[in-house]
Amino acid sequence: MVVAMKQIHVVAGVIRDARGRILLARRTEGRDLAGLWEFPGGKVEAGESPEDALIRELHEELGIQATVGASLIRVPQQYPGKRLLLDARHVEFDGVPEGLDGQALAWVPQGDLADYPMPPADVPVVAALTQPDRYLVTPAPGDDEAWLTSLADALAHGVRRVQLRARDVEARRWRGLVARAVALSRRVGAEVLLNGDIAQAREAGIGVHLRSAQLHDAALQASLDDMRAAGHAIAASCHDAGDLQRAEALGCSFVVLGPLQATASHPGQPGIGWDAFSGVREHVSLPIYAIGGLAPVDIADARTHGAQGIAAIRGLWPGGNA
Ligand SMILES: Nc1nc2c([nH]c(=O)n2[C@@H]2O[C@H](COP(=O)(O)OP(=O)(O)OP(=O)(O)O)[C@@H](O)[C@H]2O)c(=O)[nH]1
Ligand SMILES: [Mg+2]
Repeated sequence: MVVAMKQIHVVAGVIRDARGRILLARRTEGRDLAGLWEFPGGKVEAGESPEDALIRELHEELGIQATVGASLIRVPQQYPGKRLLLDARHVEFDGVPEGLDGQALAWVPQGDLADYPMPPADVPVVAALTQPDRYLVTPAPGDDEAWLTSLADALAHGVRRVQLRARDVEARRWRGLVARAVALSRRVGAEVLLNGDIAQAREAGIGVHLRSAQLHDAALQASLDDMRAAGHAIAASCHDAGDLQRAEALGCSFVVLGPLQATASHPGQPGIGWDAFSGVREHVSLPIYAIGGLAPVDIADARTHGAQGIAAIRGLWPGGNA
């Protein structure tokens, strides 16, 4: 009989100084994951609320008086021999943080967080702080100008990560649309990826979003190495733990997992639901967008279950019509 390991609830604080830099602490020698940087915090004790646990830990470890604010993300993560729930909260504080356990401290500008080696569970936490919480997937273009106007509208409403996707659009027309969509997105600093076509993505100077079947196609390895060497992002669509592990091994910077709910575009395909989503996400440390019948109102739920946010066609396309 397989007995599920008990999940250890750990609360950690996202602590900022007046300049917006974030406090990291270095795990001391002799503990697990020694030498790695972490968000200060620790385990919730029996009978303790997560808020009280975080206040206690930050007082013990840093000597500060904390006020616990909003939740950032809750990341379920498996380590060898242990299951963790890393529950990251925004924190305000009084006092001057000091490394009372002898741990080194660093105030890190948000954009430099990726330079600090951290435990696997922290990768989604850093992504939640620094990367978009929504990922627009474009619907197939009917009228080209209307499609571009809707894209511009979505960008004006704050979309900053876009996957250009169209099936059955003639190659020359699609090339033209991609070029114009890239120009619109660049103007506002949004990141663009192209669905499926590695060569075309390379040519357009953008990232590629792999279909799940492509994850398992060894013949693509060389062209993906080339994408990575050129500094272009690789993302992927995943349906199960096997896909996620493959995407992580390929060096994907983020993925989409679903369908979360049954959708009109995939009738008869049941959604996996949030609990199964959390269960699958434990096995990798990639940022994962949930997809399938979701909209911006679902982002808080997504974060509670360890997702980076939501990916959507209808839910993020102006007017909601594909
Ligand atoms: N505080 C904290 N712990 C983290 C982070 N990421 C991460 O994987 N962990 C893991 O969460 C677990 C609990 O952390 P901890 O060692 O700080 O627990 P604690 O303060 O209660 O102290 P303890 O060592 O006396 O039990 C450890 O296995 C640690 O490796 C993080 O960002 N912050
Ligand atoms: Mg601790």
